[in-house]
Amino acid sequence: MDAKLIVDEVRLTPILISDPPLLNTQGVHQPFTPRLVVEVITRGGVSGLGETYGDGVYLGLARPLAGALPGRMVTDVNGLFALAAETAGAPRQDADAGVDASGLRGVRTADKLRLSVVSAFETACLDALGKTLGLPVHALLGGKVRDEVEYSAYLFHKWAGTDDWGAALDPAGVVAQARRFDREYGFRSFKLKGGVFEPEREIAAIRALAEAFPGRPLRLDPNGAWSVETSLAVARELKDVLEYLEDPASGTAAMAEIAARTDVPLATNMCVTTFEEIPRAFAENAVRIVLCDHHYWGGLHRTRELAALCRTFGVGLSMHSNTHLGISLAAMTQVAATLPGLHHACDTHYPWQTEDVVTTRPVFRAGRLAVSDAPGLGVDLDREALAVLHRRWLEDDGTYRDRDDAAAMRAVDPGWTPSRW
Ligand SMILES: O=C([O-])C(=O)C[C@H](O)[C@@H](O)C(=O)[O-]
Ligand SMILES: [Mg+2]
Repeated sequence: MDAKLIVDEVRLTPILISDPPLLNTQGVHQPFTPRLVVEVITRGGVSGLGETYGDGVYLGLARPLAGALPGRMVTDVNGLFALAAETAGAPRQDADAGVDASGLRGVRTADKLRLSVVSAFETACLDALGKTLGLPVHALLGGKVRDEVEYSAYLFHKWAGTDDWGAALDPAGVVAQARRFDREYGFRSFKLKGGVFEPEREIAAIRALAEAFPGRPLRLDPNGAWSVETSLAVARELKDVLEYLEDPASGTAAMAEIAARTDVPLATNMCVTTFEEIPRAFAENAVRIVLCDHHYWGGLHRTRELAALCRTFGVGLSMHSNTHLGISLAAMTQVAATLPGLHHACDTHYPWQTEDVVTTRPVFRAGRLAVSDAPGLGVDLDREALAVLHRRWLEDDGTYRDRDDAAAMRAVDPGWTPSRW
């Protein structure tokens, strides 16, 4: 084995990145959200990059893993899972306590938290390996089957904030937002984050989008905020214009019941977020499309394993995106390029993120990103930007180090509780 491929050092840099006041059923995005940048440096002096969720629970798992990695090969990505399990120690007591703090990413298990951390280490190892060999990450995953990956506009109801998007609190505001996404990024399909206002108002927003963009794929995602009957009523109203409904209700049983009573396809990044949830959800035909978040599925190889299962069971696959930077976007794009059965544009939050730690922001053309053939992920770290965002994390008094959309909402409206319809 080539000594150049041995891990010499791992650097973890927690950061806070700015985020606009985007609304969802759990509250509002905090002005700053935590991310974690992982750098794996080899004895050959090559640095590989990874990125994942940066809340305290992830940092607590990343630190011992970072300590155990030096001396191992960057090629040994399969070994990361056992190493992470060994170094994690006993699961935190709240690890299996239902949903995550932001309440939007499905079950919260000790395994899933660990996999979210492993994913960043896997990406960093693959980036370092690719840079050392002069190969793009997609080549390490078996090679790309497309040269571009299509993404979807991610529309949110939002407050005005300090960004230049302004407020979007009604159908006209949503359409104006979509027009800008169309103009500046060329996205063909549009996903609206729902579960914020009563369903009639969100139905009106989708209708307004259908009128403004006839024939374009439209998706609505209330993050499980509706009952089965409400979900069915929305599906009836919008069946002629929806590409899919995403997580209309919470849990596999409710999703299966809705799926049995409507022809509108159901997608999820909440009721199937772990391999353990697949057998029941697929057996009950609860979902037609799984939106894979490569972080919590455990990385790029595991994304391909999920893709194989979806293919086997005739379930569609696309990708989920949560507030993240250019490292994760590059990782998503590299793995998405290798998935033959990717028939839906992937989600991306990225246009909402104005700060980054990569030197060159990726540019969407006609809603697509070109798949980089440069060695590794094809992104370089902007160390100055990283230092600035890390300083913000160091100076934070703890208010923003864990994402909590409900707390951010209650800071403005102390009596607020999530609505359910
Ligand atoms: O598709 C989804 O459910 C998401 O993207 C979850 C996110 O957390 C989103 O709702 C958000 O950031 O508000
Ligand atoms: Mg969703």
